Amino acid sequence: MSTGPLAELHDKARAVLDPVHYDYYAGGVGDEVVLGENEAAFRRLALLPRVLRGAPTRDLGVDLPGGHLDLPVLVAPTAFHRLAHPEGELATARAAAAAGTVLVSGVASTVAIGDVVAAARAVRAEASVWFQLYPQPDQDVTACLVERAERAGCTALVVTADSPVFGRHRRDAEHGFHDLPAGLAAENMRDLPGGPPGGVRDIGMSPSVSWRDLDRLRELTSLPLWLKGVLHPRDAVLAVEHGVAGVVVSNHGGRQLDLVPAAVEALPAVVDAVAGRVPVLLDGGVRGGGDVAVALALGAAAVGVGRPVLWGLAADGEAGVSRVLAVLRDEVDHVLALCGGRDLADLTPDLVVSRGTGVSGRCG
Ligand SMILES: Cc1cc2nc3c(=O)[nH]c(=O)nc-3n(C[C@H](O)[C@H](O)[C@H](O)COP(=O)(O)O)c2cc1C
Ligand SMILES: CC(C)CC(=O)C(=O)O
Repeated sequence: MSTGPLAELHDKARAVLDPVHYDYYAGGVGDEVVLGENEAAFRRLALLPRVLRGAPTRDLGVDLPGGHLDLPVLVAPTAFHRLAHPEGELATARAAAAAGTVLVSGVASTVAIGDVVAAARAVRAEASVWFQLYPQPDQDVTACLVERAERAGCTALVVTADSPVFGRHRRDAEHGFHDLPAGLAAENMRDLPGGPPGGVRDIGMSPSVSWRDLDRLRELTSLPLWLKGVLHPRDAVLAVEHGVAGVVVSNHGGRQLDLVPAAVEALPAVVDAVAGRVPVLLDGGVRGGGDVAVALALGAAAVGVGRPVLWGLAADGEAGVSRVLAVLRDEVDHVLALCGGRDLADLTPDLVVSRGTGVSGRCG
């Protein structure tokens, strides 16, 4: 991040967070090439605005399987919000609900999913919260997590597929950060089959996770299933064939394989492969309304933001997350106006060009 209100929140978060926890949030895998590329790739793209076709106000709403968004930005699942702020995921849930967007609440939440959904619904009765999970090596545990999400009132499940094993984060290794501080835990993992009674099971990753696990999840629940962490277009096609409600193009914020393309660079091929059959979301490196507009023009239905929300939360709790979402909303609206857009459908692929390579004649 460079300057502007989101950069200020990032600076404040860095100042208030324990440096070990700051590095856990900020860091990426390996040499952090992908971490940097997610943001840098947006800087390599430019928008070719259309003129003389705008409207006095703009509609930023998006309907997705599992909920309506008042702005094309949702909160991506990130772990352990109580490292950032004592209210943790409760504060994030309230801010997302107030902004009219979806919180994707992770299995690695430091507040149990039932309490997260209740906090969102106390702010806005129709608020949608989605539940993110990793298929667990023990199928009974996965089934129990799905049941908890359903009972809590979640309106979609997000299955993260990019983590057959956990990425190696050097910053965490250097700090020796392996465990949450006393008093904090992944509350959704409490009291599960095979775990200690009243205690918390570790979140498992399974290198043998397969499409069969996705099928099992579809059999377990009628909630819409999103598949998160798709980069290869062939996997996007398989996901559609296996009945997902949507696909999330994501490299986990540069935290898994440090060899993959930036998320926005992987997006167009996935959008082509999916060919409109299900919506495609993107997360990774979105740091302003311009990035949101570029991703939407390239075919994303909406985007997720991870770290900016954590910075807002650390800097100022619920108000900080609200500020992040308000800034993004205002910036998307402003960029859309400058592109002569009335609604998000006016952000079309012909508006995106590469910087520094000239502009070829296209009349799409
Ligand atoms: C600290 C941290 C924790 C994360 N935890 C999860 C998680 O538990 N499950 C998951 O699917 N993705 C997780 N992610 C990835 C995010 O969902 C998302 O893909 C990524 O943060 C997007 O990139 P951005 O931070 O540049 O916006 C995490 C990311 C961060 C930074
Ligand atoms: C608990 C972890 C699996 C959270 C995660 O996905 C991450 O830190 O990137």
